[in-house]
Amino acid sequence: MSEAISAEERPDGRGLRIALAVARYHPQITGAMQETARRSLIAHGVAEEDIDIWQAPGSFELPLLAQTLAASRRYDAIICLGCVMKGETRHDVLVGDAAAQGIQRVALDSGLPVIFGVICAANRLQAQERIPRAAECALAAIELVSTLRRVRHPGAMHVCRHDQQDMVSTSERSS
Ligand SMILES: Nc1c(NC[C@H](O)[C@H](O)[C@H](O)CO)[nH]c(=O)[nH]c1=O
Ligand SMILES: CC(=O)[C@@H](O)COP(=O)(O)O
Repeated sequence: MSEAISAEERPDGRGLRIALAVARYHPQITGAMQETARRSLIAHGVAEEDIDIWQAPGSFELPLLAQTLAASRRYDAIICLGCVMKGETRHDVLVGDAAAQGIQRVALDSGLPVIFGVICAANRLQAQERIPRAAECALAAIELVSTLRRVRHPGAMHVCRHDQQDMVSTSERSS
């Protein structure tokens, strides 16, 4: 049974700038994932104009796209979306492993939340069933931005571009 989330615990995406890096391969699946992630971000407070969508040919190219997006310093988090499906050879294994390891590397090298939203499915049905995972990726991005900020700035309240009040630190508030 899932527990109720209080207002304070609800992921708050206000003020965040998010990049979606989307692989075009299996476009019906990844297009639906893109829309699922976008709607989830907006439902959690991210402004529509603060979500940028960038496309890569396939999941293999996602790490380079993510690395370039991270280096641009324009985003608080990057969500990588793709769909790797079993073909006739083991190409899918190589593509999926390269995407997973490359995306992890970009996250560790950049210190930014870079979310792994690449479905690795045996067939189309399995992939379709996993499209809602893109919403989990959106929440993972918002949560990790918040957690990393609290670790990096333990004394501060929220750091938020748009809400000036939220930018006031605890020490400023008490003085
Ligand atoms: N088979 C899948 C691919 N393959 C394409 C590669 O990602 C890459 O674009 C190509 O090898 C050129 O470098 N990509 C997926 O996203 N999903 C697949 O199932
Ligand atoms: C080129 C590809 O990514 C894809 O066609 C691989 O599928 P297969 O394993 O059937 O060659």
